Amino acid sequence: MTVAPPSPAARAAAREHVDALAVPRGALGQLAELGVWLASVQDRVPPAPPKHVHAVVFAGDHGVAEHAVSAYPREITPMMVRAFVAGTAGVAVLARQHDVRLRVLDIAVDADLSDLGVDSYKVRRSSRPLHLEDALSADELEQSLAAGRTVAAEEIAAGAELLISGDMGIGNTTPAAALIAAALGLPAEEVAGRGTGVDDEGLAHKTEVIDTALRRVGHVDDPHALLAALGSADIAASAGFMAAAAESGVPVVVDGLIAVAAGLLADRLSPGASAWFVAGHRSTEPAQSLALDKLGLVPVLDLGLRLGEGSGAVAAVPLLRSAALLMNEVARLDEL
Ligand SMILES: O=C(O)c1ccc[n+]([C@@H]2O[C@H](COP(=O)([O-])O)[C@@H](O)[C@H]2O)c1
Ligand SMILES: Cc1cc2nc[nH]c2cc1C
Repeated sequence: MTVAPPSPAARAAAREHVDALAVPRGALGQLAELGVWLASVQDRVPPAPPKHVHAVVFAGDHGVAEHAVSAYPREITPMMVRAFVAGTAGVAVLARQHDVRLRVLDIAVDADLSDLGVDSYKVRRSSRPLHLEDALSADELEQSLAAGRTVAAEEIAAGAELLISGDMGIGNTTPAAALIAAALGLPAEEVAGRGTGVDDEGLAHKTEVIDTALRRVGHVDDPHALLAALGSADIAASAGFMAAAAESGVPVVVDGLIAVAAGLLADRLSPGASAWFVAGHRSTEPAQSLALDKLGLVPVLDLGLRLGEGSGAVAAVPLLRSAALLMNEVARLDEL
């Protein structure tokens, strides 16, 4: 479904509003851009500081992680899901600090997490190794997309005004980079990054794995086919989540490599969706910057973060709130 753009009238009025504020013209820099974007997605000038912000972490394992593409073993994924629930993962700390509601979902973790009650949307245990075979069947892909869409609807019904998609999964930078390469027509060398911190030899091997996956699949335009071949259940769920948010007129703060890959695919599934996205941060992964450029998104933060989990998006939330507050509370120059 094609997505209607955020309000052009509110955007224009917000731009005029910013230009009339008691600051030198242009002095608010990117904060003004954020304020104007917020006004257009809320259709309200000045925009309200987003109060109800909900982050959902889509967790899943990846068959390709058994093929030496990560600095860490697959067992970390369920350990970290437990840390999200306990509130001790990095993003959980930031979410608490910024009053962001955090939910974690086991979409494809290769472990039994039923004691945590986070597995109601579980599609399978681990997606298949994308360099050897399609990561998902067509049915599994539809199930994953539907899970993400349903979760977005649940969060919106619960009052979310702004959504964040986080990710957890050892090995997930490989499918994310492969999806971006395929979607943008780039070679493996341009998209491969160090992920959790592979060394030079590891990076060379990971590049080969991505290249093998890209050659196995060949040229594919259809976003469903791309997600099934080169993606994963958790990335597809995230793409469904972002597409559904945009279709419902709810804005999304995108995070690092994995969320941006999902956002790029969401924009292919639902053309125009990316107008509802803002980039929380620039990650160290080269493919994330390439995809942000393609989507025309300028990151709020550039901190050298490479944690994933939605952490860079959650860290950007206070600046979004600042952007809205400035538009509400700074005097107009002609009022002074
Ligand atoms: O968000 C990013 O840009 C990012 C960059 C590097 C690593 N990560 C996180 O690290 C894990 C994937 O890294 P890897 O090396 O196992 O593919 C996964 O859990 C991600 O959340 C995330
Ligand atoms: C410890 C750890 C925490 C993470 N959070 C997101 N990806 C991660 C990868 C590792 C290895």
